[in-house]
Amino acid sequence: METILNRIIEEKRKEVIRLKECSQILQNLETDKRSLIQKLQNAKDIAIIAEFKRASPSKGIINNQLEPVEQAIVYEKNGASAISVLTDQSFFQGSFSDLRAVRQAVTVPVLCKDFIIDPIQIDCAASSGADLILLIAAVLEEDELLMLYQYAKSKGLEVLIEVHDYKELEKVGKTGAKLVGVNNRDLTSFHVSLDVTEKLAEAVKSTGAFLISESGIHLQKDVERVKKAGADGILVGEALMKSSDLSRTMQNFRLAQTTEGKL
Ligand SMILES: O=C(O)c1ccccc1NCC(=O)[C@H](O)[C@H](O)COP(=O)(O)O
Repeated sequence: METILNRIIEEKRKEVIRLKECSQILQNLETDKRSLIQKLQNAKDIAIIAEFKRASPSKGIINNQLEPVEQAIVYEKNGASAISVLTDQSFFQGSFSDLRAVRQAVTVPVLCKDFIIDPIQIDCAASSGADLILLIAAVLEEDELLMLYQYAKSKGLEVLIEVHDYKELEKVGKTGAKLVGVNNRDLTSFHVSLDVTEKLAEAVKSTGAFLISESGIHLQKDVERVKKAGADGILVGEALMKSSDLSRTMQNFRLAQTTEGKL
């Protein structure tokens, strides 16, 4: 079945060829790497990974009026623990220049959000200043996931491995990943449900990894729900890109309480 995810990966294969052709001109942004894991270890509250996302296959244009550096600065001011920057051009209207510009403007770790299938993309992320990368278990075989994970670690990057079901979570095993994202969005059907975090939380936490709940978080009650399930962090794009009062939206997220009344 032809899905958007298949089309994205087909596009990535072409991009990898192009990147390999011009890899020698990668301009290295020399940076001391920043650690999201350390932030999570010291966190008293749920961490927010705030995403810069102009458009997406499921929503079309989300907001293409915002400037990445300005938006990232506001994210940081309002307590974001990390900034996620979409670098895919064809489907999300992002770029490695966005990533590079954001990394130079903030002091928190920056996540390169892309569909990584080859080490050359990790080189690109690292040379653009990324502190961490995303690896999506749904688009990688177990051995590819392990190889890319180890390659990223060898470059000093942290890795967030994204899963959507138990089968994908099994692939994470050998990596020993410390950051596991549960994507509430099914990347094939685009169906979004926070049930996914609730379902997988225990299995993720039992690996000893930090759990990041990704996608479909719009309201304080959504944060409360995933926090109650055990999430250490949330990754939010659309709700922040569309917010007319970012500091209020982010404050609401930070103040979300579990039903036990714990902050
Ligand atoms: O967002 C999409 O439509 C999408 C489609 C295909 C592959 C990935 C996709 N999104 C990537 C993400 O996981 C989200 O950008 C991220 O988790 C934030 O989600 P949201 O808060 O719902 O914008």
